[in-house]
Amino acid sequence: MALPDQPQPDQADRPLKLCVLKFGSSVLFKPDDYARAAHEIYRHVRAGEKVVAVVSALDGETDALFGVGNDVGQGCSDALLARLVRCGELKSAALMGLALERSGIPSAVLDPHEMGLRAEGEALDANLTGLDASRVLKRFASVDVIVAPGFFGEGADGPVTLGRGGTDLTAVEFAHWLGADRVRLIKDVDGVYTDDPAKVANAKRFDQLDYDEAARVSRGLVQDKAITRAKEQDVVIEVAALGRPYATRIAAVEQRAGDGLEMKPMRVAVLGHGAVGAGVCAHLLAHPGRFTLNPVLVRDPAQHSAGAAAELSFTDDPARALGGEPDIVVETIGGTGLARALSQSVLREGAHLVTANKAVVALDFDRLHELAEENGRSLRYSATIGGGVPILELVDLLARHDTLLSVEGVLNGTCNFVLGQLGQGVPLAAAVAEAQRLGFAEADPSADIDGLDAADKLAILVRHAFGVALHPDQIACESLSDLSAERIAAVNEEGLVFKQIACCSTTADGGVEARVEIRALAPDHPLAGLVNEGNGALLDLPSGQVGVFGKGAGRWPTAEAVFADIMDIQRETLLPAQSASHQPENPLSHGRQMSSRTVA
Ligand SMILES: NC(=O)c1ccc[n+]([C@@H]2O[C@H](COP(=O)([O-])OP(=O)(O)OC[C@H]3O[C@@H](n4cnc5c(N)ncnc54)[C@H](O)[C@@H]3O)[C@@H](O)[C@H]2O)c1
Ligand SMILES: N[C@@H](CCO)C(=O)O
Repeated sequence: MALPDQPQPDQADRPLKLCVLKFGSSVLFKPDDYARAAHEIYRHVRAGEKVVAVVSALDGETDALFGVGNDVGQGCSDALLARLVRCGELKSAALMGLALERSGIPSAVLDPHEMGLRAEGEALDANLTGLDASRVLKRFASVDVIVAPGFFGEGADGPVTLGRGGTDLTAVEFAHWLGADRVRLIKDVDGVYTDDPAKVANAKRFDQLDYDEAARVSRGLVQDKAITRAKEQDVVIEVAALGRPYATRIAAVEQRAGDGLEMKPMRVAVLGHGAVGAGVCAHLLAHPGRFTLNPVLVRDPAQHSAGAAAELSFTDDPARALGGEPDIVVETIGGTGLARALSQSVLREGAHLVTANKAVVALDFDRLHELAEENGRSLRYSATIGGGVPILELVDLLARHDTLLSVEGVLNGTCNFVLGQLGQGVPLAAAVAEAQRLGFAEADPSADIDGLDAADKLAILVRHAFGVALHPDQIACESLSDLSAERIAAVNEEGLVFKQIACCSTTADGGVEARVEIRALAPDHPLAGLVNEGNGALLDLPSGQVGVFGKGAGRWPTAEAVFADIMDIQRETLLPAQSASHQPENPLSHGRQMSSRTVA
């Protein structure tokens, strides 16, 4: 297949790390599966990659559209059929965008005409011929993920489709034209096997295959046209399954057989079933066979049982909730009483701990890390800062490679939401009540309003950024309740916006200064545009400033971060060596952007 090739986009537009992920119909069976795809996308985003997510239609949708098209048209033109069947991918892309938005992952859904995605050939078996790569890459200045419908492009006389399995071809072409580091085709099997593993019990998985062998063995698992095109353009394809650590690489390589992987479900104990815990339980239940759940610890089991999923049971007895030697304990009860005691004891007893509780991590940072180390267990707390915004991951990544000078951020979603409401004249009490209803606020919302929640987060952040231990009480905090209606009106009048800013920086004597303050920002300040529960952080390095933004509170963004921690632990448990060797690169080392925005 000889096609006119595209000029490579300007390298300055290309993010440092870019991957194309393709989600096929074999993993998109039902609307709930978009949340599972979002977890996979988020995993890459928090490792510092920008993602192009190319989606197929939901399983069965394309056949149904062909069926109804043929019924209505009875021998109608292929051009009209192509126009009809592409609707499956258009719908799927919009659903993917909605799932990402729910989790607070900054993303844009683009149709082929918005990306200059051109095609030519037969209406139902066309090839892609070009993409406006610079236009696509520029969108990464404001989002981490671009969602694109696969399977079709814009022909000279209207939309044309790429043949069955054509979304694989879309993904390979995007990887080539955008200069992506890799393209990962997500299927319902974790690679190419000697035979279909669903039908042949002793089918063997390949770790890597060359293109010709892959075309022969894969028997349609990967579209033939996509393999041919990848070979022509030297695009390395990975065939992988959702959440499983293995993949088959298809490249100009020697064939190599891979290991089999038996996945035993991990036992998970979830403590708490409130705003965060209920979201985490929903994600765990959406992965049957991978996790078994203990009874969930709550204050009032009867209240939680009504309307909950049938697979869930509840208890108010911590011993029952933690029975059966769970592999992972997820703490979402909050507070520094029971939660603090249990966090230490579960590590001592040999479980991995994933927690959303910043108050406990801020207070017991050293003790919890020591216990995790002593017992060879993981301690994860991504959700303690920024909800679903990977602030801690970015701080870790930069601190590993560079000298962080200062960090400032909006770290409390409730305050950001409340300040927005106050600016519109809503009284403080009503704004706080609404933040509680939306699941953003702490059990005692004065922790949000008085800056104490932001101080807990800042204490953890300072530790990661500068390695300096600060007790949250050492961080001076300004309270939102000190803002008078007159001051808010005056700031509004000047066209400024109030934000609660948590900031920290190194001092000349090698110490660290940290505080939480209410600041009036000019509208063009990078943090000024954060609305509602938005969180964000700006990190200053000698080489420039990097920012990261998204949704910082609420069920789904927070559960996304907690679940990503759980999935990381499962992956590391299955393949410890592979996880250890995967260290993300420094996003500033090539002067390019990462899963965050370079703002200065
Ligand atoms: N809500 C958010 O947006 C968000 C974001 C990031 C982190 N967090 C943190 O996550 C944790 C939970 O927050 P949430 O908003 O889900 O709280 P929540 O009040 O909505 O839920 C708490 C849950 O824990 C249970 N619980 C509380 N105390 C208990 C006790 N002593 N014994 C048994 N069960 C008990 C409750 O029954 C409830 O199911 C907190 O540490 C919070 O700071 C919350
Ligand atoms: N109460 C916290 C929850 C997220 O940590 C907030 O509003 O930011």
